[in-house]
Amino acid sequence: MTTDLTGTAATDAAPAVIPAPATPYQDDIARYWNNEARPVNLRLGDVDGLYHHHYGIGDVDHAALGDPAEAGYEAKLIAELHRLESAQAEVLLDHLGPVRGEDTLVDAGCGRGGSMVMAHQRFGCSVEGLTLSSTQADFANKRAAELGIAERVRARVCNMLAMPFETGHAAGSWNNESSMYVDLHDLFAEHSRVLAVGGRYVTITGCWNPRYGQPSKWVSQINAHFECNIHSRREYLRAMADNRLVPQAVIDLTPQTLPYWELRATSSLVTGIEEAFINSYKDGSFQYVLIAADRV
Ligand SMILES: C[S@@+](CC[C@H](N)C(=O)[O-])C[C@H]1O[C@@H](n2cnc3c(N)ncnc32)[C@H](O)[C@@H]1O
Ligand SMILES: CC(C)=CCC/C(C)=C/COP(=O)(O)OP(=O)(O)O
Ligand SMILES: [Mg+2]
Repeated sequence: MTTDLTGTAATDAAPAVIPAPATPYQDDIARYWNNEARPVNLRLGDVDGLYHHHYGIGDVDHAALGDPAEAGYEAKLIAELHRLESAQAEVLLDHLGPVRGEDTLVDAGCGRGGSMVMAHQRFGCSVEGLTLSSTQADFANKRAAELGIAERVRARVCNMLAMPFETGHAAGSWNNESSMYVDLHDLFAEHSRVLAVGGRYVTITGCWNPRYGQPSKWVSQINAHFECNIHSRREYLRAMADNRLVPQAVIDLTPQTLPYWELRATSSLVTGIEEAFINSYKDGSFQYVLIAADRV
């Protein structure tokens, strides 16, 4: 599938039901993502039909990129950025532990659904995605229908602080760059409720570093850019501990995400936020972190 740059994709899947947002803030966030159509996201997704709204990790393959002066370099650059974003989702999935075909996983804040498709393709399981944006849910469901996996991969318009699942229903759940829109105690209480005892929760997130002191000006700039509220690393660990989520792995991915940002800053698809990410990662005020936790 390819998209035009408005992000519009006519859907033959059932339209997502649209409940009222829980707060005026959620209304703003729904509107933000309904209107989002940045080329940096759509052009990368068009590479192979996996549409992400998260960032990349891993070393840049300079041999694959070739010479910037050569014809076709920009297409190679887009493919490389996309490869690094998919590599990020693979690392998140690596930390879910064993998942069976009969299991259900929950993608809280699923965006256009790229990670959901990857999870289903890897484990053969069902994946339920939640987003505040009806445009994103429709997009993800259309993509799942095109792939013939709509019975196992479904996105819904729903607040992840009130998930439409029975207690203990999910074998695993995650937030991929979507936890900075909610209160962490509310979020982890809800993950803890829907996860089976022994289930696994994983997040990849940007968080401010308590060692820096307070959120830096770069962190404030990222918050303003995305209308989000980045939490500290300490807040994540405390809210997990308070909600029966026991960390099994806490991995600082900052050194692994910097090459993505430095490459992205050279592309024609820059959005203007690259400097804030690069400077805050370099001055130590901001970290890109994976936390995998057991529901006990
Ligand atoms: C940066 S995008 C990440 C999308 C996706 N996880 C990915 O990796 O491509 C943030 C997502 O969080 C969702 N979100 C924010 N607050 C939410 C809430 N309270 N309930 C459900 N989804 C929410 C937005 O709708 C959006 O889909
Ligand atoms: C790590 C942090 C703080 C993330 C904030 C959440 C966010 C907006 C992620 C990327 O979305 P995107 O892929 O739509 O953004 P962009 O257009 O910049 O690629
Ligand atoms: Mg992006």
